Amino acid sequence: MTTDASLEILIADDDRVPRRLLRRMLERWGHRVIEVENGLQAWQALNVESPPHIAILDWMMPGIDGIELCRRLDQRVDAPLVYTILSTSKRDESDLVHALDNGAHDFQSKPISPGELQARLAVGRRLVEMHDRLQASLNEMERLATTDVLTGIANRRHFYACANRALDQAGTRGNTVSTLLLDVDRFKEINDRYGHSAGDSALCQIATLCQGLLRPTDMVARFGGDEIVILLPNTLLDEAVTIAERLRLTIANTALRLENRDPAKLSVSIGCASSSASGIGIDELLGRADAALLKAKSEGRNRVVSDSGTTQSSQPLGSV
Ligand SMILES: Nc1nc2c(ncn2[C@@H]2O[C@H](COP(=O)(O)OP(=O)(O)OP(=O)(O)O)[C@@H](O)[C@H]2O)c(=O)[nH]1
Repeated sequence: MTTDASLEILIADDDRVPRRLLRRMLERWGHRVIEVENGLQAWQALNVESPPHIAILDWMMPGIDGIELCRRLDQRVDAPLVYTILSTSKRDESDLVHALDNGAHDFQSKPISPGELQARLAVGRRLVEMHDRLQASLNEMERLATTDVLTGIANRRHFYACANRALDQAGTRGNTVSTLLLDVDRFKEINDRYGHSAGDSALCQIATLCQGLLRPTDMVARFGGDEIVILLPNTLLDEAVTIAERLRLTIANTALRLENRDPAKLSVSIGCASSSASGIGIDELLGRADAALLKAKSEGRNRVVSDSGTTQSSQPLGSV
């Protein structure tokens, strides 16, 4: 919304003289005006990401009439509110009812009275501002509901929602979804030696490293504690193992900043599994990745193990 008193207002009217008069009046009141002369131009100006706050639409216009514009705006999902005022020389109650029933927010008879229009614009402003505040709160609630507070990556619940969707799509299209379960090795020692907040900082940096190495279509989520889960849509198991190995090596070779301590290198163990068997659910997929992760831990850590039993060799690390 605007920070000052001015609104952005679209005037759509095929009649040039009243359109110009209205424009001059609105500009005198400090508003910014977009002027169009038919319904098609109006729709092009309104059907955008950041449309004008208010549209004053003539009922009868060539191309698309005012009522149809109101109906179309009303049907836009997840779009900013455009407060619509239908202006017309029609005066019957049935016309007013028809306009409001079809999505118009307000109705202004011609000729337009300045005092009345100012009052209607004030109502429009209140509604648009309320809508904007509500949308911002919803966006923030959605962010909080899907994000892990510590690391800023997706949380477990959001991972499950996305993984279920990816598995459904993969089932329909015959694709493979792979998943990686990554656990930091001997993380308890980091907490014990350097303190919990140094451990927190290490987790954040590992999450960021993972995100930086993956495609935008992949998903990195905090599974809980020192475990990170990664969703790789449309990825075969051997490709997933290659990706996991790249993550493992990068993390092992990166000196992490642990607050006021000297930088330290940590290793991770990773279990990989894929959905190549038809009809596999997320719990089974994660169960297989977890079994592979346990194997990686029991074989000595700092390694990648796949569901098929393949183990990638580990590399020596600088001591923590
Ligand atoms: N700093 C920090 N530590 C956490 C967090 N969540 C869990 N932990 C700690 O992470 C450690 C996880 O330990 P485990 O995974 O059981 O064992 P580990 O020491 O990593 O050893 P291995 O997994 O067997 O290699 C525990 O000491 C938890 O207290 C967190 O949000 N921040």
